[in-house]
Amino acid sequence: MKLAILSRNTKLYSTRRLVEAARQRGHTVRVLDPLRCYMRISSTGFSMHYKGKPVVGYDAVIPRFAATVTRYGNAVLRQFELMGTYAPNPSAGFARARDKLLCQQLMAAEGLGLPVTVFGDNPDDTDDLLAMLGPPPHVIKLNEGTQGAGVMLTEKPSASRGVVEALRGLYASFVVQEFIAEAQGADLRCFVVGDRVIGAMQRQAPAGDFRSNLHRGGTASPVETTPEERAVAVRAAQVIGLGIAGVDLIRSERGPLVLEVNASPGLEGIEAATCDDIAGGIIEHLAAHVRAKPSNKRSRRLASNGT
Ligand SMILES: Nc1ncnc2c1ncn2[C@@H]1O[C@H](COP(=O)(O)OP(=O)(O)OP(=O)(O)O)[C@@H](O)[C@H]1O
Ligand SMILES: [Mg+2]
Ligand SMILES: [Mg+2]
Repeated sequence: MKLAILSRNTKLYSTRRLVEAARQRGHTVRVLDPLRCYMRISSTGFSMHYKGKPVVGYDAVIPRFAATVTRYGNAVLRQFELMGTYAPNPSAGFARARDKLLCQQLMAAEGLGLPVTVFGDNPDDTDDLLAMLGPPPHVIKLNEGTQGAGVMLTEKPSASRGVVEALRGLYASFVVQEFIAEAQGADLRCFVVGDRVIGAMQRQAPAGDFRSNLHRGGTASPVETTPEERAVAVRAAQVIGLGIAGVDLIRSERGPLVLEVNASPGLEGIEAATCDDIAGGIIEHLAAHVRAKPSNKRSRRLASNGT
């Protein structure tokens, strides 16, 4: 198999591990900076060049680019798809995963468990918006927040109102959620590949915090997931349209609730916590798919016409 990894940084742990796992299994792999891929689009064919050379013959592509280059990166990913390359995380799913509100709506529509979430735009609606959610405690999250920064817990209605007003004053985009107290500061990261969870870790918040992010001092350990949790994680990835995903779940009295679905989940934390070869699992999944379904012939033909 000839594999492309779309990443801006070859030194990142996840990128390095995917390259290593592919080479160990005898595959050809190349890391391409998506911003150095440029493409020709015509009704008779699709082609792409990288630093002056044609990009041809790739069997599979994995997007690993950051949110800042989502738009251009996704166009490159789509071009690979049009050229007949297998993309376990196709551009449509990748774009969807980067819109958290859309993900919540899609998953809720499928009946997947989620913390009840409200969001709104106008300050005049704050009281009714919070009433739609129910009494505190509330979790208020900045939509641009990451690694737990910008996730707040409010215990009183006046605190929720105050935080919401302050965020509106800063023109920040945010959601308000019910607080799942029984999770006790823990969440599960389920690493989904295809229709299986190939590894899972539990992250526990440090004393005095409810956020389990490792960047906030959380600790990770391997965890035994239930069949229901695994089914929810796989279904969540499928609803968003991803073959490779890091699905974060929280254990609640009403079953597993999905916190979010990551389209470019990091490998370092989960490989360290579980001692599993997650990178190898990804590569083997790709290779099996490529063996079973040789690339789309028509797209291949179109691709070669264009170069
Ligand atoms: N509704 C909730 N109830 C209880 N705990 C929550 C809730 N939402 C989030 N948490 C805790 O806070 C942590 C951070 O929340 P979340 O994952 O939503 O934001 P983030 O990590 O900043 O965003 P991202 O994962 O996109 O970087 C979670 O890992 C979880 O431990
Ligand atoms: Mg998170
Ligand atoms: Mg995340």
